[in-house]
Parts: sequence; structure tokens; C-alpha cells
Amino acid sequence: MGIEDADVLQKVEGSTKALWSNGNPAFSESIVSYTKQLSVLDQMVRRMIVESFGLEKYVDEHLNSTTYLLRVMEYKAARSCDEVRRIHPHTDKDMITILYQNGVDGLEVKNKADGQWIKCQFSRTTSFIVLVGDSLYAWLNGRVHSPVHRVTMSRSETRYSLGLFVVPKAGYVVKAPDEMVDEQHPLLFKPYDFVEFFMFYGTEAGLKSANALREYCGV
Ligand SMILES: O=C(O)CCC(=O)C(=O)O
Ligand SMILES: [Fe+2]
Repeated sequence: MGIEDADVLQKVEGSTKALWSNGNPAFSESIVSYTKQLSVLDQMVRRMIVESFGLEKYVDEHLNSTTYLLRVMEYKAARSCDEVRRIHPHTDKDMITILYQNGVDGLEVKNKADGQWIKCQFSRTTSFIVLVGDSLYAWLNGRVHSPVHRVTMSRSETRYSLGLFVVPKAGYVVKAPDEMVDEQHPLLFKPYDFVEFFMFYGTEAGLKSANALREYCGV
């Protein structure tokens, strides 16, 4: 289940009406409260990343360029020891994703250096994992890595996860600041409208592509 503008109560209440005819105020309030609290972590992490590249003057513009999509996910446990259930390897298309889970592991990240899958262990049940998405990778012209990841379920317990996807606002054009482009770092992607790219990603060509962003607007 995906909830757009998950930090805005009115919007969340609208989404819950698709599930409960009279809405579900307690559920909506929990979603908004969770998103608002996690937005503090999101803004802190992105501010640190942006400042670390000397882009202080872009911080406010960058932080204001996004909205929150919260996905509530359920992964059924494998029915036998031999069965493995997966969600396919992919990169996230957003700026960053913050993941939380119910204590059942399953997330795996592909090591950029040797292509091996690394099992992600959340250090505590209250920990979060932050993943960089393709849009931050493009905006910083390749300075941060957007990792390929997947979920593999082989345990007997059902896994629940919450993914807070920090996505560019409709109409926002992802364009690397001039400071990120030089001779050693030639421009990787032409400026692109996030929503249009996301529509391409949903097409047969986009889904089949090993690197949808490069195919869509790679230089
Ligand atoms: O459930 C997870 O831990 C990851 C889910 C994921 O990668 C996604 O929804 O894009
Ligand atoms: Fe993902």
C-alpha cells in the first residue's frame, strides 16, 4: 500500500477511504506522526550529504524539492526451507529511502565492488536503513552511489517493512548543480522531469532496462 503526501493528514485521510469507507483516523494519525518524525532524520541526512559536497547554498532548495511517499509492505514467509521468495533487484528512483522493519531481516544490497549480495542486518529493532536513490545520484552527478537491492524471504516469519520514499515534487526537474560538473566529473544525465522519468520506468522498456535512468536521459 502506498500513501502519497504521508505527512499531510488531509491527504492521508483521503487515501485511507479507499480501504475503510469512513476512513480510519487512528491509522491516519499514526502514519502522519511516523512520517513527520522520520522527516527530521531525512532532512538531517540530506543536509549532511549536500553540505559535505560544499553545496550549502542549495540546501533549502533541495530540501523543499521533495515530498514523502510511505509504502507499507508485507512479505509472506517462505512455506518451506527450500522456497525462497524475493522482490527483484532494483535501484530506488527517489532521492533517498528510509526503511524500517518488524525485526525480520530480508533486505540485501549488492556490493558495488564485487557484485556479491550483502545481507542487511538492522543493528537494533529500532534502527532505520537509509538508501540513496537514483535521483540523488543524478543530482550529485554520481558522487553518491545508488545501490541495487532486493528482498529475499526464506524464514518462517512474515516480514513487514515501512519504506519512506523521498520523491521529487511533480514538475521538479532533477539537474546537477554546475559545481558538481567538471573535467573529472562530466555530466552523467541530462536534466529530467522526475514524474516523466517515473512514467518511462513503468513502461516495458523501462522495466526491462538494467539502468532505466541511463537509458532515459544518460549523456
Ligand atoms: O522492504 C524493504 O526492506 C525494501 C523494499 C524496497 O526495496 C522497495 O520497496 O523499493
Ligand atoms: Fe527499493
